[in-house]
Amino acid sequence: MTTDDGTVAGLGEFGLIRTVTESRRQPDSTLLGPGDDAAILSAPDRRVVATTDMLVQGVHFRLDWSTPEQVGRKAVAVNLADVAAMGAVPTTVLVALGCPGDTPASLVTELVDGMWAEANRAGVGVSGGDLVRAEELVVSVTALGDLGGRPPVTRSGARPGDIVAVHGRLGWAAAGLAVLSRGFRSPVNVVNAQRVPEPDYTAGPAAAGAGATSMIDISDGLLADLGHVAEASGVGIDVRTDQVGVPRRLTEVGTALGADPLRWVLTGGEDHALAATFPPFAELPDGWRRIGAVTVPDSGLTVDGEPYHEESGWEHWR
Ligand SMILES: Nc1ncnc2c1ncn2[C@@H]1O[C@H](COP(=O)(O)OP(=O)(O)OP(=O)(O)O)[C@@H](O)[C@H]1O
Ligand SMILES: Cc1ncc(C[n+]2csc(CCOP(=O)(O)O)c2C)c(N)n1
Ligand SMILES: [Mg+2]
Ligand SMILES: [Mg+2]
Ligand SMILES: [Mg+2]
Repeated sequence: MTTDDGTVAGLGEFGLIRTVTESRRQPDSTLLGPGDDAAILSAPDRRVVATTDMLVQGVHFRLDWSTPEQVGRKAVAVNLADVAAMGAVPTTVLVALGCPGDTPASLVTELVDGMWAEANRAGVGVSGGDLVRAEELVVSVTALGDLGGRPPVTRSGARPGDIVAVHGRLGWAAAGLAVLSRGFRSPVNVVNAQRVPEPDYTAGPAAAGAGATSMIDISDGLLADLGHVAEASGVGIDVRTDQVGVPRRLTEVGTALGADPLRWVLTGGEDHALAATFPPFAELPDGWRRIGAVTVPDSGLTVDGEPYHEESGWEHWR
């Protein structure tokens, strides 16, 4: 028995499914879903790029910091950034949501609106999902992508002498987290960077087209994620702070909070910028900027030539 009191329990599982699926279709009308037992997608390349990332209330977002729409957008964005980091173009997104029964149904529909908005920004839709009862709001997204006939750009292709470059903002989400954690709500552009990353999904395929030798999206922190590339590639990476730079806005926020803005830039994560390596004389595609170089094997991850002794980024359970 369901009573429509505006909660998800009141609407019931199937009422909620109807609400979040009716009149929602993938942009390509020859495909199917959401609404049946499974979606039908196209796989133009035969190979399919697949990735999944989950967001948990209190760990990745807080509903008193972000609107449900922003949480939905972030959940999709962090996944599409992983698709882009392989050099691929998104083809679809699937979402699984868990929430308590007293969650307002409007929260779920706003979350789904955010997911569709971000998926649409990448030219795709939400082709399927799941809804379950859970103690806390959890949002799990799977994104698929297409390589367009090109080889994937992996974490393991960096070679000594390569240029290290990034595309997108660094340190903004971490600055926003510091602001929110201290109970402030401004500057709005800094706080919004924490709420919703804005990856440019064309930057990954552009880097692949320009011959990128390795690539990763920056979820945990620039140094932590470049550390994954260095390890996978069996090389060292040196990041130059004069090339990375610190945006004036972050310097201002750092001064106001008594925090080091360079630390946000180097170790912040969650902006989902892309980092890639390119052959020494490659011309970097639009929006990519040089921040360092690939060095010889076993020299590790260095900053201005020195080992970095602080924490290099986010790690769950630490
Ligand atoms: N539970 C798991 N089972 C199988 N593979 C996993 C599992 N957790 C992570 N992996 C794999 O390990 C690799 C690294 O995972 P990780 O979650 O760090 O990647 P990421 O999405 O790029 O980073 P982030 O989670 O910070 O966004 C990926 O290939 C991922 O698929
Ligand atoms: C409420 C709240 N507390 C802390 C943080 C910071 N944070 C959480 S996960 C993560 C790294 C990426 O996660 P993953 O590796 O799971 O993709 C970071 C930097 C936040 N966003 N919200
Ligand atoms: Mg990820
Ligand atoms: Mg990643
Ligand atoms: Mg991570």
